[in-house]
Amino acid sequence: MTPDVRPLVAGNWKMNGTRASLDQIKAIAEGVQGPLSEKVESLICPPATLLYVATALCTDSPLQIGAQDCHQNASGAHTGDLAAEMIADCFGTHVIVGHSERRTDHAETDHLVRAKAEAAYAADLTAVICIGETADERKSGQTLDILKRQLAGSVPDGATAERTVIAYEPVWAIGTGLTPTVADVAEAHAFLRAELVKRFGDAGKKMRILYGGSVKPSNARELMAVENVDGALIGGASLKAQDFLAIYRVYEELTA
Ligand SMILES: O=C[C@H](O)COP(=O)(O)O
Repeated sequence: MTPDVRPLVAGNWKMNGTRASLDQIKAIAEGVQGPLSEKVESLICPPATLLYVATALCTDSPLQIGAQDCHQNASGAHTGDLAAEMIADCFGTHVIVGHSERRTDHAETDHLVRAKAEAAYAADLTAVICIGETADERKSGQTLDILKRQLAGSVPDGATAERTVIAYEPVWAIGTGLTPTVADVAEAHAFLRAELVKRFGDAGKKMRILYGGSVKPSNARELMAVENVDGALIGGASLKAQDFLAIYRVYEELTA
């Protein structure tokens, strides 16, 4: 955790979820109500098909709803894409950009991710900018170099702490059940914090740095307690309200 920074517990549903899954969003929206929500933010990013209905379920809840990607342009002939403004129009508050699955499946580059984050800012959305090394990059000792390059390339100049969240997701930890050691997470997050402060000064001190990759109720407490870990980006475990809420509630103890 970082002093004076409000953690964010975020779920990325990826290409999972139909209307039947809205029950889970409803349960999460109810489950995050209460005093903990003043200390900890919560967010679910369902597939785009559920975005509008999901936000309607959260009108009386602190649960925020976001999207998983946006196009870098404000509008136009881009079949199948979503503009940031469309997400905001559905009352979405956040958009994930540069997830490793987008970088791999759609060959997204740091340059493109930065443009998408700029599009998010222009629509008054918070950009959740993902970075992380592959297994080979870690094995060959390149982790910090990769993080440095991705952070420098993907985060726009003028990024603010209010509108920017960094998500560190080691690619090899995503959906595998593997997680880095607490010491490795601490090293990566301390490095990212130092880079953010070097570039953005005070704003860099307050930008949230989430950890993502096989976060579960059973490991959330130790991961979220690490210095400079300001929340989680959760994939698989966010699909079940019970698991998402169990992770969210580790902050009952951590913020006590
Ligand atoms: O965006 C979320 C991450 O890719 C983590 O996914 P996971 O929790 O299923 O490993």
